[in-house]
Amino acid sequence: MGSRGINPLNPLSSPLDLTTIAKGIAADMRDEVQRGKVADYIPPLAQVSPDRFGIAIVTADGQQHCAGDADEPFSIQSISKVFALTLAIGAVGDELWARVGREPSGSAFNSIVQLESEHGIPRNPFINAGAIVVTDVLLGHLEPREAIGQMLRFVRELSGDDTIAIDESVARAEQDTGFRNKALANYMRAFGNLNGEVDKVLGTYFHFCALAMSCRQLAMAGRYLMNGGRVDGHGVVTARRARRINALMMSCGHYDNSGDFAYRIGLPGKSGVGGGILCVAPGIASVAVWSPGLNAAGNSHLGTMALERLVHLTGWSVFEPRRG
Ligand SMILES: NC(=O)CC[C@H](N)C(=O)O
Repeated sequence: MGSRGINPLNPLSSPLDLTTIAKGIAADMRDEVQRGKVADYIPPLAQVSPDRFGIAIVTADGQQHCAGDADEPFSIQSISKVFALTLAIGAVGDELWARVGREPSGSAFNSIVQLESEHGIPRNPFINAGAIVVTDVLLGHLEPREAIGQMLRFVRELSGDDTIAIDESVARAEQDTGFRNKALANYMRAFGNLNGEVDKVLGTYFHFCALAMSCRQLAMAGRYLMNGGRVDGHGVVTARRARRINALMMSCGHYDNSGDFAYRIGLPGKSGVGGGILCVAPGIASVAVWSPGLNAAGNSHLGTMALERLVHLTGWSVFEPRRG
């Protein structure tokens, strides 16, 4: 495994200058003309400028390398599915897998098609149906207000930043327009795979999606996945769970683009329709990028391109041969 900050492709070379790399990537992304399409299903997302781009790299030794709009909070949307999964596994352990699968879906994040033939069991926890079940699991022992509070405390603690908040205007807009999510939840309830009241489960899920975080906060929050489950000397999850969450992010973190993301970047990652991506180089770095313009699958167009450039420059893909 290449040690942190050292070029794993050539251990005898000088350490990578990650600040220069982050700034170079941000400058290149600023000049890109094709920026993808900003999500427009709710006004608070539609209003965000496609010109935005941020990148934050936090290495295993705790150094932060940021560039562009790395300190501007954005709607993390489906990236919250990683934190919700972590909390749900912590609450019920492997029982979770009786209610949600671990296979890539090959279909859109909000698709309902597989639910009928698969008896209301969503393919994985990172599509909407899966995350709705995960939220229902959390509500098995908490009221919605408590689950939302638990999530907020969790990401604040992971990031070491108490200023992280939920954007209520996003949560409300999700609620007003979430007809597909309501359909998914009702459909799963009909199959007996949702115990809570649909409105309560979705209200909680929408608040998770409405978390507003910056690239720096998100990269800090992802440290437990780079560090075998540990942050600042204490365990968040076991090393085995961290490894397994990373595996799910690699295989399912980008909906029907997950194969392409693994091919181009080769790292566990999770995207959201707000244009953010959290990406983990195990043992090396936790990285967050943000650019609101999306590709056809709903993943950040420039964020993906930026990560592709980062792994090209650093050799951080998990498929790169390791020395030592
Ligand atoms: N892909 C996403 O980020 C989707 C999240 C969005 N809130 C939804 O449920 O539709």
